[in-house]
Amino acid sequence: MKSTGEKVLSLRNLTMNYGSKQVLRGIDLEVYQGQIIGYIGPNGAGKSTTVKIMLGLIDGYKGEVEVFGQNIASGDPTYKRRIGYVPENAEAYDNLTASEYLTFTGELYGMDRNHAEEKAVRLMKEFDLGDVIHTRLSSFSKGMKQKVLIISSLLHDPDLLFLDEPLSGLDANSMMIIREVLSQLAAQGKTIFYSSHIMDLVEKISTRIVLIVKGKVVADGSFEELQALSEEGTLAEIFNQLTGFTEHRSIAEKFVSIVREEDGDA
Ligand SMILES: Nc1ncnc2c1ncn2[C@@H]1O[C@H](COP(=O)(O)OP(=O)(O)OP(=O)(O)O)[C@@H](O)[C@H]1O
Repeated sequence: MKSTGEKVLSLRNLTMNYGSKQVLRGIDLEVYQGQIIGYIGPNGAGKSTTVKIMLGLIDGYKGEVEVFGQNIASGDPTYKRRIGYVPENAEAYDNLTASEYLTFTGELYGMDRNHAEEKAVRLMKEFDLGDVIHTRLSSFSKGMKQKVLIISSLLHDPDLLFLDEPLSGLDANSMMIIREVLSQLAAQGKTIFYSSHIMDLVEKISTRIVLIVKGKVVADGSFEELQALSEEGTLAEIFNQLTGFTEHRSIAEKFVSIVREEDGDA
């Protein structure tokens, strides 16, 4: 799917091996400015690996990766300043306060310290974290930490956002705010690469959905295009069909029967 904006990401025949295991098996993908890509696939399909390669966090891949038109293998890391990232499993700097953490990450992205702090405080207040600005992250709930991570990914106003399960732990009201924030950012020309297992959210938020299975793209298009491809209703049902999965009931029955075994049953 093409749009008129700048080409922001380009993956050409991207492959990645861990030892003898091939994790990515030739991914081709072009992403244009303003798109919200829902990057979905079964557990272990290679979604996080793709994202980490584009972020320059994993070496040893084969193929070509361009971000903002620059080949990331050229060794110039300045493209990273235009990127924001919410990782799936964040390293928590639990001993820092929320304000210290955000100021620190803002500075890593090249922001002036005072500017980063002042902006972080205002964003935290918008997210209902006004009372805990100077509280250590170790005492934050999961959802509160997630909000801090989202703020940290956006503080430097990046042009490209990578979000790996970004709404995990957020309540329904906070989810609505973030969904709206992402839509407005995309409308203003930001590009969003969104990886999640929450299919109804991906269905609602994405302008384009890319499904990978075992390291290969198996579907790529708008939700309506995917629907036409599979003749199924919801994105969750399309996902089941395109990943060839029809066995949830029999697996569940087996699982429950094992759970219910009495001591001594074989
Ligand atoms: N550091 C590593 N060393 C060896 N194998 C790895 C490593 N990281 C990931 N893998 C393997 O690569 C495959 C893809 O992992 P990846 O984390 O990219 O999947 P994913 O699609 O993000 O999955 P999930 O939906 O569960 O987060 C998996 O089989 C995983 O075991």
